Amino acid sequence: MRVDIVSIFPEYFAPLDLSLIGKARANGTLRLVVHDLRSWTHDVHRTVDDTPYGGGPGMVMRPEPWGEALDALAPPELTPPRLLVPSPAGVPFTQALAYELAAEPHLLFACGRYEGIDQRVLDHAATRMPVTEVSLGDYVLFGGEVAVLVILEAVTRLLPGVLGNAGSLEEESHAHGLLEAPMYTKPATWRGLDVPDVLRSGDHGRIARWRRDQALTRTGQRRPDLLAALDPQSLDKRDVTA
Ligand SMILES: COc1cccc(Cn2ccc3ccc(-c4cc(N)[nH]n4)cc32)c1
Repeated sequence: MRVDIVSIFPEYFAPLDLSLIGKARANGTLRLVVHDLRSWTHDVHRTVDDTPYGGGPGMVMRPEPWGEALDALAPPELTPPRLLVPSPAGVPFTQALAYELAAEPHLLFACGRYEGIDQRVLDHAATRMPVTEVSLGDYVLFGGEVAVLVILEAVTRLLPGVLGNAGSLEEESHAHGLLEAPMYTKPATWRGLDVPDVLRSGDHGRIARWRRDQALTRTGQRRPDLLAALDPQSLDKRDVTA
């Protein structure tokens, strides 16, 4: 997968040299390049923002540098990338969207700052590539960089070979629409607290049922919205026994 990120704070992405994302870049699974938006400015102050039409607080990112950046990174002769623009006004970022993005050959992230990017940048881009404004949640960040780090981590871990034990992808929370069951490791007793006996029983069928029950209980308590969204078919008959 090819990933291009455009930001006025390229140093925000230094963490992408670390850990499993760093390994995915080193082995070619992920070809990631971070670009400084100011490379596409031409004035001595390298200006990227201006006052908003219609008044209001703060500044808006000018369209010209963005237009030139997207022209350079999504040239007409190449297959267009999918443009992702973090925004409080975006569609929710979910595990389902992460799987969708993990199947894309080329992602292009536009990191806004100030009060956002001039709308015409997104409107013009949408005439030649798929554009998705995406939100991490109902809170407001300073800009798109942190959101891109989150999205990239969620997407990269779904790429083939990135996670050592692919099984963990299958079992993890949100993969089946439920929250994960509680996890334990040694020692069996810690500060007077014991690991549930079932997990030490060696009875894998019983353990799987216990984990499923725990996941259902947790999801019902913490995320009833996820439970309501579950396809009843995915709940086997044992899930509904009293
Ligand atoms: C655009 O509307 C805005 C209104 C007030 C402030 C800001 C700040 N800001 C600039 C670029 C930017 C990109 C993403 C986000 C963001 C995403 C989520 N889930 N929360 N916050 C916030 C951003 C933007």
